[in-house]
Amino acid sequence: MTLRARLLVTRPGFELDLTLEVAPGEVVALLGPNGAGKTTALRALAGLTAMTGGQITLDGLPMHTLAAERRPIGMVFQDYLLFPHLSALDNIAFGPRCQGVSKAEARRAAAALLERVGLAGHAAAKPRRLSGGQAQRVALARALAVRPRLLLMDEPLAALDAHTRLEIRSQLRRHLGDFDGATVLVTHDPLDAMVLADRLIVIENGTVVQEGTPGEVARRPRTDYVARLVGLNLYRGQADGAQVKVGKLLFNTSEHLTGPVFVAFPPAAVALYRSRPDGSPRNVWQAGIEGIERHGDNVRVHLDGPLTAFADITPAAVADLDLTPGQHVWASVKATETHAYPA
Ligand SMILES: Nc1ncnc2c1ncn2[C@@H]1O[C@H](COP(=O)(O)OP(=O)(O)OP(=O)(O)O)[C@@H](O)[C@H]1O
Repeated sequence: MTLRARLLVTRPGFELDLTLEVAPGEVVALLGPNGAGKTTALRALAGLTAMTGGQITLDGLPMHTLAAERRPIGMVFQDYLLFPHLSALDNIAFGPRCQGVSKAEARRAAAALLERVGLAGHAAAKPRRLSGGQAQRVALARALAVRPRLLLMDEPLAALDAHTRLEIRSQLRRHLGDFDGATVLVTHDPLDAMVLADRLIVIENGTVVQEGTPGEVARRPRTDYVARLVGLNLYRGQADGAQVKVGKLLFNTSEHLTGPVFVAFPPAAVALYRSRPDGSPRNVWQAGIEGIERHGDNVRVHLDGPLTAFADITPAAVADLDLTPGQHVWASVKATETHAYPA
């Protein structure tokens, strides 16, 4: 089932214009900052938000002309929206029943789905008796019960604590692998997107700013938002061979390019010194320390000056260098860790 859509939604102060194509069995994640339009896009696909233009086809057949309840979709919401008065089994059987499937058959299918998500023993449980992870799995089973051709998921793991999330994420990945329809999921979380999706579509201000496999997007971010998401320092510059001019600085990079490029390097590749370092082919600049914060086992130093950059260094290095906000330091990054690609 190939999904092809152009989603147009206009609101005062906001415009969504998104072109989307999802192949059978493919999982596409819509990623973007708050207010980018991810949920609006998902709701437009579901028929819950009216479009001001565009079209949606599933295997060539128009879907945007159908009312929400007639669209061949399954939906998993962030807070699951399970019916509180129905058992897990009846929550799952509800959709097929609405499609006219007999009660016995709907319950048989629901039981098989419960088994598939590892909850065969919880058929009679009401949603309030289920843990977050169990409720998430019931919500997924309910979405799949209507045999959807398109599965839509809005922040499907956001309500879970970190530990459960880890477990449910890998289970969800397996279930999505078994699903032969198209899947579109919305997430804030880069890890969810990287693990679950075959392809990422990054939206900012209602339009696509970057698209590609998780690896492509992570290696070559094209906006500040994506760079922060994947933890890279990112700049625009002008390349002339292995050298790239970024503002007033000249960077030596591993690549040979000409014209407008992006330059990226990880915070962990940035070393800090109290006095100007010399030696090996390094890019060196003087920076001010804007802030210092814990970052996992390391310390993230926010640098300003000619470049805004992050440097990840060890707590020992912070102590050795006696770093404090407001100070000036020398920052350096090796040419071999500085990557350029066409902008
Ligand atoms: N029901 C609504 N009525 C009017 N404006 C809305 C409505 N829902 C969202 N908006 C606005 O539309 C824009 C897109 O919102 P949307 O919820 O789609 O973004 P999002 O990317 O899903 O953000 P978040 O990650 O915060 O959920 C925002 O400017 C938002 O304020």
